[in-house]
Amino acid sequence: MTLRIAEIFGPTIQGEGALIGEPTVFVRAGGCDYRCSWCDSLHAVDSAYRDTWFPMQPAEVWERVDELSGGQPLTVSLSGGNPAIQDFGPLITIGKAMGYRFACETQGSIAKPWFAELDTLVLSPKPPSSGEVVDWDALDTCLEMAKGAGKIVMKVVIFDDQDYLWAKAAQATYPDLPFFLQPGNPEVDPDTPVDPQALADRLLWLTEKTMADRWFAPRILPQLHVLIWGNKRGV
Ligand SMILES: C[S@@+](CC[C@H](N)C(=O)[O-])C[C@H]1O[C@@H](n2cnc3c(N)ncnc32)[C@H](O)[C@@H]1O
Ligand SMILES: Nc1nc2[nH]cc(C(=O)O)c2c(=O)[nH]1
Ligand code: SF4
Ligand SMILES: [Mg+2]
Repeated sequence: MTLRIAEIFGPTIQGEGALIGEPTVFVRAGGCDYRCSWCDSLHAVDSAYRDTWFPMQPAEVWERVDELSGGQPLTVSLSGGNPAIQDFGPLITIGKAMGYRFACETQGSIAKPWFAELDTLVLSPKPPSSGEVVDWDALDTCLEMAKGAGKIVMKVVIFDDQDYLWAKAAQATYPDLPFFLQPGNPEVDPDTPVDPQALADRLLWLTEKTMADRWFAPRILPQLHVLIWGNKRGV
């Protein structure tokens, strides 16, 4: 069964959330059922880029991951687009047999049985600033299907006060999930340099707001890869 792949890159470090700093190879799926206003990966979402996505067999994807990792088992990060549109089960089976670990980032709109085979499932439901509306029943189905996964975490991007309140309510609904906040990056054009001070200001705003509120449930993290490489693709 053929996968639609936008890019495979690494080794790099996971720049976000629970596995921040961890060496990883990314497999980015092409295609998404959402269209977030601030998506930083439009090249894997917008159908205008469709002719840059490769049809690949799981064994071919694996060959590339193996090449990039030099055959050394590490964590493979499935992202996108929404990887949950496709069947990554066979790829996970191949990789796990070789001692690799698997993480997946998805918005929680589509559930797949292979979630149960993951070491880490990152559910990243979208706050109001995205322009998308979360189907919480679908997210609950993701949680159900992921029973058996090593761990499940939630990560919410925050752009404004409304997103913050929304995230707080989401965390209260899922109090048992490790919960991560990351400030939104408003500049997502790969050819425009990011302003490090502007990113730091957003992190400062979010951190001070959360601490002043005495909300101690979340961990607050920047996008480490953006601090290092800006909006460059393939890192
Ligand atoms: C590009 S998405 C791909 C996976 C999946 N579609 C999702 O949204 O979870 C990976 C992560 O990047 C986050 N993200 C996307 N655009 C962003 C931006 N402009 N600033 C901060 N985080 C962003 C998403 O919320 C998600 O957590
Ligand atoms: N280094 C690095 N870390 C990431 N964490 C989430 C990413 C994504 O675009 O899904 C990403 C990415 O594209 N690069
Ligand atoms: S769900 Fe993820 S990949 Fe899809 S548009 Fe939103 S941020 Fe981008
Ligand atoms: Mg990204």
